[in-house]
Amino acid sequence: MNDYGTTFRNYDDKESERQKNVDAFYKENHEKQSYAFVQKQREEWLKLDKDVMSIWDAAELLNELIDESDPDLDLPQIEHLLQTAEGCRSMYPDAEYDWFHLTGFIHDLGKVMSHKKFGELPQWAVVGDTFPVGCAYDKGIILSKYFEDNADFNKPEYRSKCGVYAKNCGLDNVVMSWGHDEYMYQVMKLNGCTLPLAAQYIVRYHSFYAWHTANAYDHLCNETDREMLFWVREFNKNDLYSKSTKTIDIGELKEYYTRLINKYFPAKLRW
Ligand SMILES: O[C@H]1[C@H](O)[C@@H](O)[C@H](O)[C@@H](O)[C@H]1O
Ligand SMILES: [Fe+2]
Ligand SMILES: [Fe+2]
Repeated sequence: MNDYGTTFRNYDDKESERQKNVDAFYKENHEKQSYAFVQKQREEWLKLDKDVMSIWDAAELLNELIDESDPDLDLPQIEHLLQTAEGCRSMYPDAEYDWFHLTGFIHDLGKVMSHKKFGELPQWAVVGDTFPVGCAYDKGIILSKYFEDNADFNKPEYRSKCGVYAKNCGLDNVVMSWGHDEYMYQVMKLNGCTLPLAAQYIVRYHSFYAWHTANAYDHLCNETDREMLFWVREFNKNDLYSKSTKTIDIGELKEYYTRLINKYFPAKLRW
């Protein structure tokens, strides 16, 4: 059960107010996330010239944010980060998996793009499920009917199954819709974070439900992507099913996660 007393990821309950907002969210998201839009966002955000701050500072910024795309969760994001992290920790408690615990804690930090301090990028460009741009949209994407209004929908070069990509080129070569996943992945990479490849995949593709849950887009994947899919799926169980109204004692957990942050990240990062 989620915060609204219904099953997780139900996107067609026509009656509820929350659902209407989620529907409106995806209408806008699918219409506006064109290939050209994504390129512009990448240019703008990957300069990492917005702020310099620690991982913990970023988590605290998320305290005020409620995700409009999420039909299940009504808690501030920091609670979701800790719940996910603790879910990962109880699934793989051993110290050798501490990277998995920390990944739970940081996976959604890219949502800071929606914060006032970062110029309040609208949520349709920050949250929600992600999908490849520059090629045909798969029916497995949530509310895919709304892609008909995307400027790319009728462009011949983007319409075919592989679009601008070569078959099995690997996801690293595929441009994804713009949002918190790719941004946070790049923040990690460009700041010299030492978390393993599996952690990078989790952060970068955790919202790519058409891939990890609907099994689509294998034609763009290479062997590494297929191997890493295991960890993205292990992670997803905690991202999704740890969402509950149960609040968490932040002070108590701060010590544990701060130790892990110090192990894998520099003290301050460029954002
Ligand atoms: O609504 C949710 C939320 O925005 C998550 O952070 C994202 O990872 C999911 O894919 C999305 O469906
Ligand atoms: Fe997310
Ligand atoms: Fe999440």
